[in-house]
Amino acid sequence: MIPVEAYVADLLAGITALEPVEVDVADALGCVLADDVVARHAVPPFTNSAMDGFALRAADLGDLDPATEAVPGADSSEPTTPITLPVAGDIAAGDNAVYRCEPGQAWRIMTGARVPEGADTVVKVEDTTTPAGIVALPDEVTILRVPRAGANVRHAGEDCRVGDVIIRRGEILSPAALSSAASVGYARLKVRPRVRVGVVSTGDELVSAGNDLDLAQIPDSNSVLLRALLERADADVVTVTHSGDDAEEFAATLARMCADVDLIVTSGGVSAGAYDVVKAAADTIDLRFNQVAMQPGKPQGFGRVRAGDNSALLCALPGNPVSVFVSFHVFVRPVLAALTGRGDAAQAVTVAATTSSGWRSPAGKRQFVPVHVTWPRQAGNTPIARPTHRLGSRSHFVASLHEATGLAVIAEDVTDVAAWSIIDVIVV
Ligand SMILES: Nc1nc2c(c(=O)[nH]1)N[C@H]1C(S)=C(S)[C@@H](COP(=O)(O)OP(=O)(O)OC[C@H]3O[C@@H](n4cnc5c(N)ncnc54)[C@H](O)[C@@H]3O)O[C@H]1N2
Ligand code: MOO
Repeated sequence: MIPVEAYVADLLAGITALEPVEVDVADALGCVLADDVVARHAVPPFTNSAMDGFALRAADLGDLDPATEAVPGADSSEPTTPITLPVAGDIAAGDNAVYRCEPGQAWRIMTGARVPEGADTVVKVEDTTTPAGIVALPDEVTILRVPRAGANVRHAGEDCRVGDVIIRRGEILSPAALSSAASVGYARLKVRPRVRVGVVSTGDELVSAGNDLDLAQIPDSNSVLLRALLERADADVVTVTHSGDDAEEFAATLARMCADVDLIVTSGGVSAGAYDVVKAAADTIDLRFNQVAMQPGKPQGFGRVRAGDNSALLCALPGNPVSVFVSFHVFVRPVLAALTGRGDAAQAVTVAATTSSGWRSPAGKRQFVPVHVTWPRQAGNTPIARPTHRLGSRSHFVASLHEATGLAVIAEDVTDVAAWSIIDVIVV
């Protein structure tokens, strides 16, 4: 048996990242950024109003009541005498003209509109005698509450300036990252392409979910699981198929797939059975098998499928559904990360948690137990990890697997996990 880390290192040794491509910003969700996003526009690009109201010069408002200034957060006070200013004009959002606010003037201004030159403060409409909403431009405005100097003005470049690095290469693009990139002028982004994946479930005992079962049949749940895990990991699942326990059928399926995918993930057929079809395929495919010192997920295979000029990586996972779940998180995720150039940045998120029960773990193997994690409400408390089944970890317990929000990781030298002890949990 080989240790988990050694197997991961072997798996990743021959992988080079996919070449970057340019995609529309709207299509880049979940992709790994290949070049830094450097601001082409400042944010905001021009000084503008944060409120619908009136732009003016603070100096025209007199001094703010010192009592108000002493109150943190207070940004307006009642003037001792009402202040009325003539209104020079109207500035709507999107109005590209350049206006100037002369001393003693006010300009009506909308949220997001350019602040006129000379103005340094905006009083919101509710703090004036002008009614809020759709009303005609008044000739003058009386200010009922005086804003602090500079209030309600959003200055050019106060979020970022032209040339600032906004998002670093290697980051996975979130919805917010796409909007940040758009805001600084990017319509297209250079990213690592989504990994194109084919999924093959193997085994003569499998039928598609929803069908009646004959005496020795079970529903194919692994292909459903793998497709969903891969999609959630931002891979592009190009094809999902099933192969019976026939080596030629299996090899032909792989050969067909490798024209369209970068990676093939199979389930089943890698152990010691007389009909283990993936193992049988090793005669014709560049494929290596290992016994990894872990439970579940011990039998694993990997290699490369070649057909003509095409080739695809192959991760051959064991058939037991919990083994598939664990193998995906421990092995397939790092492969996806390596293909998208993320390498070490793609470490699993691990937290310390308290177990709600105890169990036994096999000596010499790293144990991964599906657990439901309850997050603490109070700072300082650890999360509670509860195994998803009262009988503990069994690699065929797929019906209770949906409760797993974590994988407890028990070290190779631990054989007894005590109830209420602290353990590591990978968040999944
Ligand atoms: N003599 C030995 N037998 C087994 C060993 C061993 O070391 N010596 N290892 C066991 C372990 S551990 C595992 S894990 C499994 C792995 O077996 P295979 O990868 O060859 O998988 P299969 O035999 O095809 O299937 C195992 C199990 O999972 C069910 N299965 C398979 N595919 C699906 C699917 N798509 N959806 C739902 N369930 C699936 C299958 O019916 C079997 O029950 O080998 C042990 N045996
Ligand atoms: O390694 Mo098997 O995956 O223990 O069930």
